[in-house]
Amino acid sequence: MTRIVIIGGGPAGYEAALVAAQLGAEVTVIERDGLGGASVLTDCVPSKTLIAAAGTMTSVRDSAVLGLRGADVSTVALDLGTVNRRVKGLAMAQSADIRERLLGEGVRIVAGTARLSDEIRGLAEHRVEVIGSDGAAGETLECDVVLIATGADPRVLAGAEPDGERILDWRDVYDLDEMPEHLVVVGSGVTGAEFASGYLEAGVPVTLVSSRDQVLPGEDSDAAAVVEEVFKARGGRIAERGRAASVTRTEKGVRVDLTDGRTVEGSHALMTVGTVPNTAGLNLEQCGVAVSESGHVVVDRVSRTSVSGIYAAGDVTGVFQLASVAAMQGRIAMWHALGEAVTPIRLKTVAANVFTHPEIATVGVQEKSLPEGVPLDVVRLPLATNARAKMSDLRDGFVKLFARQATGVVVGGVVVAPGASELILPIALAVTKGLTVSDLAHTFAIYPSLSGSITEAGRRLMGADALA
Ligand SMILES: Cc1cc2nc3c(=O)[nH]c(=O)nc-3n(C[C@H](O)[C@H](O)[C@H](O)COP(=O)(O)OP(=O)(O)OC[C@H]3O[C@@H](n4cnc5c(N)ncnc54)[C@H](O)[C@@H]3O)c2cc1C
Ligand SMILES: NC(=O)c1ccc[n+]([C@@H]2O[C@H](COP(=O)([O-])OP(=O)(O)OC[C@H]3O[C@@H](n4cnc5c(N)ncnc54)[C@H](O)[C@@H]3O)[C@@H](O)[C@H]2O)c1
Repeated sequence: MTRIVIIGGGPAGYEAALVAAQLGAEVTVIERDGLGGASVLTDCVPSKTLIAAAGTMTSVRDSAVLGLRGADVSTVALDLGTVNRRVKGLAMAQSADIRERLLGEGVRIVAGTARLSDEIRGLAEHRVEVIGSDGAAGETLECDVVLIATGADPRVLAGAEPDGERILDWRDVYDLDEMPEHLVVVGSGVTGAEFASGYLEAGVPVTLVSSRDQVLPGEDSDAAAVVEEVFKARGGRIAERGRAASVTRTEKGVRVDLTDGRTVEGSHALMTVGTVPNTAGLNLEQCGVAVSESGHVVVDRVSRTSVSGIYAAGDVTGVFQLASVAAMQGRIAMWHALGEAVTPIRLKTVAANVFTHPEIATVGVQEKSLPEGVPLDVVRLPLATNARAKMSDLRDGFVKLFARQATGVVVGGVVVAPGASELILPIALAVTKGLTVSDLAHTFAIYPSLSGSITEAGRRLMGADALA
């Protein structure tokens, strides 16, 4: 029986464990903090739960235009204590579900911090040591395959170290007793944009310190522009092209000093300036596991590292930091290690979503990464032209579709809308399966529905389908 040790119990680790157990391997997961990993306990699940509450509050507040009346519709507010308890409760419950599922599949779970301890390089067998929470060395496991799935932690900016009270990282916010009076969010990547949008929706005045010309520099520019406009229209402020040099406590709150001499004051600062891969203490160098300049473990498309029998998956590899990608990398590693037929990961088919208001969902080819001169047809349909959107008073957003000029094959898309995370699936399916604009155009969409804009976008591009 193949003996597999998985270091880290986040989406990369636990999904890999499920596949390996299903294939009959002897599986041990070593986890430091709790099953589900940062994804379930502190990052993805908690932030989306907070955003769900804030978004509902905004929907209620905005509903007067639909004809809703009631004394307090425009003044409803969030009870932070209830929200925080719900966030933590859901995270713990999901973590318990994952634990249960793994135990049910016969996976052994060991609490502790793991490190590789191969004494000689190049052997077919590997060794993993467990350190208990008291720092004492525990058991050493011998195995045929190791999966490194240790994730990433918040990057700390020197001079702006979180103190858990006023200077926060995104894992601290669920311990606040009161809503910030004025939140300064430093960093306008996906994490910063989501929290800035979420807190603004929750009624908190927010200033977003954005070091770039536009927030969400990695996203479609039209999409980022819509999110920025909506944020400003709701009263959010953006310190454009502002790079934080330091964050300090003041009598009333915090002061963020920018590198160009400007300052931004607020009651709290939320640091969202990126992540660092969790590789410290793993003994990677000693075991010959190659890491990149950024500190990520180098892997190929079937999650192999530079050492035979040692695989890596998830945020520690820096390949698209998404729970869905982490999980797929983990599964692929196990299929490969256990001799199953395996398709290397196809990053061009990854769907991603930014949970701002409105949401931005993307899949496949994007305008920003398109090499010059590639013959693609593009259509962009504003949400405001969609009948269902008009009924719900949704004005901000669009559907964008990219298709190959010669064949009409759909190669990418962007949806900007409330619930874009649900609407992107037909485009993701088209990109994954090589469907054409004509396939989309001939698909029945419900009338009226937001997804009708996707089939309509297909019809607009049908002229490009020369082979139809
Ligand atoms: C605020 C925020 C929101 C996000 N929202 C989304 C989202 O909506 N959708 C999405 O797809 N992605 C989202 N992400 C990204 C997603 O959370 C990550 O891509 C995902 O957590 C990666 O999974 P992982 O298994 O690689 O690592 P993790 O989830 O970080 O799990 C790694 C685990 O390994 C453990 N560990 C580390 N070192 C050791 C060791 N030496 N020994 C034992 N255990 C160890 C850690 O304790 C941790 O539990 C978000 C990220 C952030 C920061
Ligand atoms: N919905 C989701 O799927 C989701 C949500 C959150 C995060 N994530 C993923 O997690 C990863 C990390 O995202 P992130 O947003 O935390 O990090 P990031 O690295 O993507 O963005 C950090 C931003 O902070 C800026 N920055 C750095 N130093 C700064 C300074 N001193 N002052 C001002 N700005 C500064 C950077 O220019 C960058 O734009 C990403 O891959 C992201 O896709 C995904």
